[in-house]
Amino acid sequence: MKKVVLVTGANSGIGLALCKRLLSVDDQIHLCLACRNMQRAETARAALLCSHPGADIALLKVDVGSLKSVLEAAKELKQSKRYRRLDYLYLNAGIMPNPRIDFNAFINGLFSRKAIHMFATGEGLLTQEDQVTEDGLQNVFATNVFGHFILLRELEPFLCQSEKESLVIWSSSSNARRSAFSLTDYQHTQGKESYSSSKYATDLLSVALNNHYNKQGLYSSVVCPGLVMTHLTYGILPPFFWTLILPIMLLIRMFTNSFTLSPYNGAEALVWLFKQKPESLDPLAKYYSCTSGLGSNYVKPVKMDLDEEAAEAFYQKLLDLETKYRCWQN
Ligand SMILES: NC(=O)C1=CN([C@@H]2O[C@H](COP(=O)(O)OP(=O)(O)OC[C@H]3O[C@@H](n4cnc5c(N)ncnc54)[C@H](OP(=O)(O)O)[C@@H]3O)[C@@H](O)[C@H]2O)C=CC1
Ligand SMILES: CC(C)CCC[C@@H](C)[C@H]1CC[C@H]2C3=C(CC[C@]12C)[C@@]1(C)CCC(=O)[C@@H](C)[C@@H]1CC3
Repeated sequence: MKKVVLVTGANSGIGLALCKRLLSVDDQIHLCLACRNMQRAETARAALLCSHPGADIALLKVDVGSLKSVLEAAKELKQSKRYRRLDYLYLNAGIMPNPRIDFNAFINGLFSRKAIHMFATGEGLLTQEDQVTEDGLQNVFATNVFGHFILLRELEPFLCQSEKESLVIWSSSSNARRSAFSLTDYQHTQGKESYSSSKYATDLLSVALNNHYNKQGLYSSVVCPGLVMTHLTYGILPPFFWTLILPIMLLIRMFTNSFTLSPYNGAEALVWLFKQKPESLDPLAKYYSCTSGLGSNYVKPVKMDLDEEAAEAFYQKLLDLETKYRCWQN
């Protein structure tokens, strides 16, 4: 039976590299590119068909930052005769709007014992300016977390099937930080680290999803692709600047193995998960794509800094928010 794989944010960066690598592993999959811009989605499909002619690739229009769009996309999938189940759901689309580097924190960090850690995770170095969506949600939370959560809830009948397990895979980050997240302000309306907060939220959510859905055959995992050169990182520093500091980055990679730099390498953990049995995965681990100093790729599981009570409390808050939005829709 063909495996059915849906990838959000599949038209560029890590998402596109993932699709290419999945087709190299198994060119018999049915791949659905879930993107907000159909022109970019078409271009991505054409590029994938170039390297894998004959691949079975469908497109789905979805803006994960808009609840209306997510509900419409889920409806389209449910009505389409092509889908009866989903084996892998890659929740990869993500944003980091208006990033700013805190140069004071950078200089202070550079001469501290946490310098390497700071480079590997970007901890304390970045701030963002968030906005409010048409649904009245914080954009980063809506895109990186809530839209994906609603998509997953809508696709439950495709994911929870007795005959076969399914795996949901979140593109999280080493930038996910407990102190950037608050249960009382889970949309991060107050602070300036909405990206870090949203990625911590995906980590919590993944843990809660495992607790609630494993019995129904649905498993969830989180991944950090490492620092990868994509539109997202070119929004932080322009390409020429990254080229300028590349030797420093490569030097730090010798110590940390955390900068995968290319989208191909960044997709390592995402592809690795495709080859695993979902029930064999550790629900409390984040799977990191790593590249050694010599350039070889490998995957490293790291225990996440969270507790299951907080995961459950956050999950209940998301269910409340979902109920509120569904009432508004009707
Ligand atoms: N690059 C890095 O160093 C790291 C990235 N990550 C995570 O990996 C994921 C992929 O990022 P990356 O490839 O780097 O970034 P890119 O900006 O290259 O890709 C992001 C993808 O998400 C899509 N997207 C953004 N917003 C929406 C939306 N509202 N609805 C639908 N699709 C949307 C983009 O579509 P469009 O082309 O239309 O904008 C694009 O296809 C993100 O979740 C990111 O947080 C994690 C750690 C490190
Ligand atoms: C201006 C200076 C000479 C160099 C500044 C370097 C920083 C901009 C980078 C160092 C570590 C980077 C990093 C990220 C962004 C850019 C840095 C802070 C991320 C936060 C990008 C998105 C992610 O999800 C993380 C995995 C990255 C971690 C490292």
